[in-house]
Amino acid sequence: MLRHDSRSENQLRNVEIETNVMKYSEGSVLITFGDTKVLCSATVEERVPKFIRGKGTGWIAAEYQMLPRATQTRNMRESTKGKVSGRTMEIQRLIGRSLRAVIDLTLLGERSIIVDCDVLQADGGTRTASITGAFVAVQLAIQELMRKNIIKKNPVKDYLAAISVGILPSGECVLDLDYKEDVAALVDMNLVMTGSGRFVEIQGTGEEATFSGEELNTLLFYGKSGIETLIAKQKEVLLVSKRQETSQEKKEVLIATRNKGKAKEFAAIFAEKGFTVKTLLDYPDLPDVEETGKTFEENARLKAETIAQIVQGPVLADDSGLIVDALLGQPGIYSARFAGPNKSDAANNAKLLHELTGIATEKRTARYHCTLVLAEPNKESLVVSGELEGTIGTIPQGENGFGYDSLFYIPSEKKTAAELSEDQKNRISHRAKAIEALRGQWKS
Ligand SMILES: O=P(O)(O)OP(=O)(O)OP(=O)(O)OC[C@H]1O[C@@H](n2cnc3c(O)ncnc32)[C@H](O)[C@@H]1O
Ligand SMILES: [Mg+2]
Repeated sequence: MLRHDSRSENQLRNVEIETNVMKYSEGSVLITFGDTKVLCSATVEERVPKFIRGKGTGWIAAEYQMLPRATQTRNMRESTKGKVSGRTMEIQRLIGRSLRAVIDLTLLGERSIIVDCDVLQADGGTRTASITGAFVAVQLAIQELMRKNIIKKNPVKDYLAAISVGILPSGECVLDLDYKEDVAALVDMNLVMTGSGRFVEIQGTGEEATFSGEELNTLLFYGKSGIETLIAKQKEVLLVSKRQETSQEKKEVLIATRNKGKAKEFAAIFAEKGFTVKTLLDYPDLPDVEETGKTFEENARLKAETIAQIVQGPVLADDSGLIVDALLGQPGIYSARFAGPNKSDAANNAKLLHELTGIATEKRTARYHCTLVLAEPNKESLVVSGELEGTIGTIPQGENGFGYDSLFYIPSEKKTAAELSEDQKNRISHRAKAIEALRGQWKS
């Protein structure tokens, strides 16, 4: 059965997290879950509450409030009433407690972070949106403290997000209830969980109704998947905001590779041009891009364009491989996974030698190919390539390089690629040639 807003049972509302929306706060976020909108602002103060003073540890607390017209009819401000309601008190304690569960207060030093969660518009799930947004605001404030070298070690132990689940009058378990569903719900539950899938808090009540263990399992299952989606979103916005700051400070290129050998070569070649290189190894939170293309270009595009879209900045990707004539061009785009999905250089080399058993030296011609794609959001990508000619040896020689280098003999150098020094290889390699081809076009 579809829900009144046509969502499926385990579907979140549209979630947006906008960062740094306030001028003065150390970290701020506007988070929306459908029509629920919460402004979360994190303030750093160089003091802690009396009960922990002098102990060298920090503190994190939250305040929660709804604007008078966040709801369909106006609610008097609590400041006018002169009294904080029990509901407000309970929610702000929940937010503070949840944040403290994933932050190492001793690493924070004797200072506090106070998070103000102000609900601009309420359509159900204001406390879960507050927790999810507050975590990002706190992370931004902590990034700021680290950038200023005020704290040395990151006190954030894990990600944190929250979502509601419930059972509708139809008996259906659902994720992320809006206000209309929430008022009618038979069972109402809020889940707070960490990035590693651990629970911080479960608040669940049957509203004059009961629920079974099986229903509870379904609710937890939906909640967990919703929280995974929220945390992926948090990672994305935090990464983008971090990169926007660092790339303004220095000349930096992001290369969408997880291959250490490539990363090292790119770093050396780009260093000469005054650039620092970052790769996916520096950003473990970025997703793995599946190489489903049929050509080097298609795969390089997939890697570069997917990551550029996420980080909203320029990204370079390399798709490369070894083309062996006697094997009709194999392993080609499958070079990394020639011997199977586990990507082992040793196994790939063994398989290559095996496939070429009995093939005479003059028939063992091959070339390394590299296609580079430079992608930027909302721009046509640049595509260039480079090749290096060689032959495949019969025994591995040399210790440098990576991949097939110890079997790749370069006649003009009278050495295998693994016998060349790093510098020598970077002067003649397929990768260096492709970067050279990119250079002229890229300056703009
Ligand atoms: O996709 P990314 O994360 O960049 O890393 P990968 O290792 O999977 O990279 P490719 O999909 O482009 O596959 C390239 C493979 O081709 C081989 N290769 C490419 N360039 C090489 C080089 O300079 N020296 C030795 N082997 C190379 C090596 O086996 C690589 O793993
Ligand atoms: Mg690959």
